[in-house]
Order: sequence, then C-alpha cells, then structure tokens
Amino acid sequence: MSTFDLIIRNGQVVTAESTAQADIAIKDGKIQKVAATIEETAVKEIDAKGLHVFPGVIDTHVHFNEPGRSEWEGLATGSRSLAKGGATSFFDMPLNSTPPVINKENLQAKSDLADEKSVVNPFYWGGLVPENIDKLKELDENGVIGFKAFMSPSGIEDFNNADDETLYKGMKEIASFNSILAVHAESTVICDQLATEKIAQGKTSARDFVESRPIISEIEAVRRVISYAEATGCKLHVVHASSRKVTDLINEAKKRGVDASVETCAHYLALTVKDLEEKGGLAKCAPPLRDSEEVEQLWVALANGEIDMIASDHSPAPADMKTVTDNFFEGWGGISGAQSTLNVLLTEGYHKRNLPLEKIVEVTAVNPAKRFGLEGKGSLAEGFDADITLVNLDESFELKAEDLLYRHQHSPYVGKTFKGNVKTTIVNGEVVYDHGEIVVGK
Ligand SMILES: NC(=O)NC(NC(N)=O)C(=O)[O-]
Ligand SMILES: [Zn+2]
Ligand SMILES: [Zn+2]
Repeated sequence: MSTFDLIIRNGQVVTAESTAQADIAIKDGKIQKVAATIEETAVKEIDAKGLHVFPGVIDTHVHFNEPGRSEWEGLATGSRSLAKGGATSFFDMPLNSTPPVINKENLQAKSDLADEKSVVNPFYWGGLVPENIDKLKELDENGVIGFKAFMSPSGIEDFNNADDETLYKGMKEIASFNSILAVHAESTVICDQLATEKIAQGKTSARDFVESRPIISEIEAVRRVISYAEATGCKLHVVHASSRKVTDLINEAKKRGVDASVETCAHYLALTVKDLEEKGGLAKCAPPLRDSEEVEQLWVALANGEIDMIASDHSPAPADMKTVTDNFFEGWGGISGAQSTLNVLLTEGYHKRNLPLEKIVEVTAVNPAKRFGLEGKGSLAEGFDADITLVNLDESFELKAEDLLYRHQHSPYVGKTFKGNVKTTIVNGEVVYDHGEIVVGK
C-alpha cells in the first residue's frame, strides 16, 4: 500500500524564502510532507527533475462573465486557460456577469455554475454599487472575498460606479464586519472631460485615448479613496495600478498605518503605449498602458516590495468588440491575459530583469492568500492545499492564438516568445493540466 496519493520528486521547490530541491508528498488534496528525500511511495509519482515547483498562481482579478455574458468568456474556458498558465485559484469580479454579484442570490447563481464548470478553485468578489449597501453584509456572510467598486463608469449597464457618498457609506459598512474594498481608481471627472474634449477635436488616436486617462486621474482617485479608508477604517485594495506614482501613494498610506494594498497587472509590466498603437483594441484597457519609463519604474517597485500582487485583470470580449479602426475611444476596454501572467513574470521579470523567483511566488501566491484570508493556500508547506505548478524555466515558446483556451482566442501576447513554460498544474492534489492538455473532464 502506498502511503501517499502523489509524490513530486526532485523538483526545485520555490517558496517566498528560498529555492531548493525537495520532494513533496500529497494525500487527500493536501501537502503532507516536504523533505529533501521522501522514502515512502505514492499511487502516482511525478519526476520533476529539471523543473521548478511553484505554488499555483492565485489570480485575484478576472472577469469570466458567466452567467449572462458567457459569449464573451465563461467559467469553463476561463478556468482552463488559467490552469494552462499555472493558476490554481481565481477571484471573479462581480461585474460583466449578469446579473452582477450585488446580492446573495446572484452570488449563489454564479457559484453554482463555477462548482459545475471550473477546473480551478473559484472565489468571488461582491460588488459595491449605489443600490446595494444593505446587501453587503449578506454577501460577506455568504463568503465573498471582499467588495469591488468602480470610481469611474464600469462600461457595464447593470453595475453603476460608486459616487463619493456610496464609497463613504459603503466603506463604513464594510469596515463594520472587517472586510475589504477593492477599487478601480480613476477619476470620472478627469476621464470624461478629457475624452469629450479629445473627441470633439477629432483626436481619437491610441495616444489620444491614453492622454484622456492620465496618471493624475488614478492619483486623484487613489488619494480620495485613501482618505475614505482613513476616515472609516475600511481595508482598501487598489486594483490595476498602472504607474509607480500610484503605488507610491498606497505605500505612503501604509506607512501612516492605513490598511491598504495594491495590485498591478502583467500587461502594465509587459506592454506600452507603442503596443496599443501596434495591436489596437487587443491592448486597450483602463487605466491604459503607459510609456516604457513607467513600465521600468513598475518593475523597480515590484522588486522593492512596493507592489503586493500581480493579477491578470482578464477582461475578454469577442473579437469584433475589440476592433478599433481610427477611433480608439470605441471598442471594449479589457485585456485577455489570464493564461499568461506567470509567463510574463518569468520572461520579463526573472529572465530579463533578474527578478527573484521567490518574489514571483510572493506576489502571485503568498500575498494574495494572506491579504484575502485564504487559509491553506499560497505556499508549498505541510498542511497547505496541494495547488502546485511545475515549470520548465528554460523552455521557450511562441504564444500562438490556437494555444489559448479562452472562449475567444486572441490576446495582445499572441506572437510573443516567452521563456519559462508551465508543464503541469495540480489543483487540490489533482493533476488538471499536463503537457499541453487539460486532463480533467469537467
Ligand atoms: N468591466 C470591465 O471588465 N472592466 C475592466 N476593464 C479594463 N481594465 O479595461 C476593468 O477591470 O476595469
Ligand atoms: Zn478596473
Ligand atoms: Zn477588472
């Protein structure tokens, strides 16, 4: 009789502290033992010689759009693309799915579908909108990770952005049960006025679109929401910061004792305005891509520990909605990237800029699990859930559209050569993705 269900042998195990060769033994979905050599046997053994063993990526920001808009993406396709990219958990945003997750019934509808369709661990953000302050508590009681508000229009009709009163009252309420608010922080006033001006002048290029959503718009919104966090005591998480000028504000607030954290996304680290000009709608998002100096500063911030986590903000749409011709204000804003986060960090971070593997583990697994209270997730240690990704760090590949498991096989990363390839993804002890194939039937 074998002692364990699965043993991964001879891999280089990466934790937030170090990288060292070790064997990992798994039983009942949990890591039972991590040791230089494990003598016992298992029902299944994987030889990870030459591979690095990472805790599975926890993608804290995706829009899988199901129910209600599953022609844009879906829980089956979205979760499979994550597994192929080395992610083992996701936090789905409350909007783009219809009905949006703004009460417990809508949460239940989404989680029923995810239980049926997802091949990785699903978690959910609840929404904070002007209409649902009295529903926040029930959402918390039913297990949402935290709440998400938009400080500028969301682009989705049934998910209104939070005005200042909603933010203030909502944050007071969220603080009362010690949850957290995540914000899309751009100033409505600045973005709307600049966009109106640009369009009236017939200025609709990629650069014009970017100039209509300047960094100051993020700075203004972040400063404002930090002041509400200070006034209410509500925990704050700023999503998709596009610039170190923005992450600086969160770090200053942290130093003053504000309980705040900040995310950036792989695309702000890998792509610039030039990519937007070249790739068009595929690279359109809000906040928009910035110039290369901003990108380099974000890498510095990441290396310095000034960024808590990296997410994909996978916000896909059908190809015809991503097409822009000469008006960059038209077309859906959102990047398809869920499959590529780890690839970006390994290629652009580890290989190109000497970002330590341990830092990658910190911002993709350890910090998300800690910040959002995912017990038993985010680390390769005894007693933790066996959410594991095996990576060949030296293998290069060119991303092709047909390799993408999204509902719509497009992404600004298509055509890019990545170094560092995910070979196997294990979720709760079960191999879900292996050498090019999703191997679970769900
Ligand atoms: N409704 C969306 O999916 N919006 C998303 N769109 C982006 N980032 O361009 C977002 O996260 O703000
Ligand atoms: Zn957003
Ligand atoms: Zn988003």
